[in-house]
Amino acid sequence: MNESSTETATLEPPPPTATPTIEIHHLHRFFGNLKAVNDVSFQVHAGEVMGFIGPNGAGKTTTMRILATLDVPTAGDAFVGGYSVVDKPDEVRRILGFMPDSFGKYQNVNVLEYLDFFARAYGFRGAARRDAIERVLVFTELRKLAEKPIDTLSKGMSQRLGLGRTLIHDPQVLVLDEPAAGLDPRARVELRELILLLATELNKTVLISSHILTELSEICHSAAIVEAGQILASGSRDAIMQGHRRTGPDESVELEVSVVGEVNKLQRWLLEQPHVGAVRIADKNARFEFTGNEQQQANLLKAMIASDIEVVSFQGRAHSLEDVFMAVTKGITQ
Ligand SMILES: Nc1ncnc2c1ncn2[C@@H]1O[C@H](COP(=O)(O)OP(=O)(O)OP(=O)(O)O)[C@@H](O)[C@H]1O
Repeated sequence: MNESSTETATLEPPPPTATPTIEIHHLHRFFGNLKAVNDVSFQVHAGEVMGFIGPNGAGKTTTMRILATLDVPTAGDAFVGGYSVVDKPDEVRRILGFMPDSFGKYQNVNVLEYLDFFARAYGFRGAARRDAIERVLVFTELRKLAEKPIDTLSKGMSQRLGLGRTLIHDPQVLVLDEPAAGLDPRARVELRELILLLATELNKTVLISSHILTELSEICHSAAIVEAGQILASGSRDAIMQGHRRTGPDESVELEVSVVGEVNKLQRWLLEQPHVGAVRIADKNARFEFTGNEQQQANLLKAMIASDIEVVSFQGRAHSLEDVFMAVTKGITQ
């Protein structure tokens, strides 16, 4: 493992590898009548951070626990590094690190002792154990806190320690359940940098869940959107956006226009124009859905100026992962 760097890792998707490191095949997990995971399939490749995004109760933790061999599917299977979680759980555990959404805050244990405990549990002895702990302390930048009792750590440092514990056996695959939950903005950015480094510099495969989209939209190369146990969309960010966007002559974009002076005049004018959907006004600008091609957008701008509307800016706003999430999920809970 390398030392953490201050360079910002990129969100360029990694070159595709032949075999995905995580392959989930028609996974089902029922609790009585409740279909917590209901035919979930997706893949994640080495060097990729995939966001597993869905509202509370969507089935993210249940899917992740099965990947981590802490639970077994009702039907279907999942493969980690080619090993079935059902048939080869020991092999899966060797190459996978699972960070649960909450973990024990033991008393009278400092950071070093905590990591040492997990290094021993993974079977590291002597110099190999010291090296494993040192690698994690350097990567997570927790060295200066080595002597600090873990129940006195801030939330951000505590999450770093949780990530460090997950990294102690240097797993190829990381499954992180809501690691950014409750972090302040700085701690979130720092955690994001660490996770991106793991994927882009160290070629690890990362599956990371959240029900808060903004936590993940800046970190993931790809995403699987889940609701009520079912995948609603999955793939690279671009593929998800593309799949959601209408194509061809009737492509729909959100346009934002800022003006000098009366924004209500712009609103009234827009409502009379073809191709314009619901108009929302804020301060000096209007946002609206426009269904038409680029030429029709250009015509709209020309007509706007010809109508004495003093335009300061006129721009299209790309659909974000958040827009897709809101569009494909229905707010279903079980
Ligand atoms: N052991 C269990 N027995 C019964 N029901 C369960 C069990 N584990 C999970 N569930 C139910 O399965 C559904 C999916 O839960 P899961 O924890 O996987 O969702 P999640 O997407 O991780 O949501 P959250 O963000 O709230 O943790 C929920 O309705 C939950 O109550």
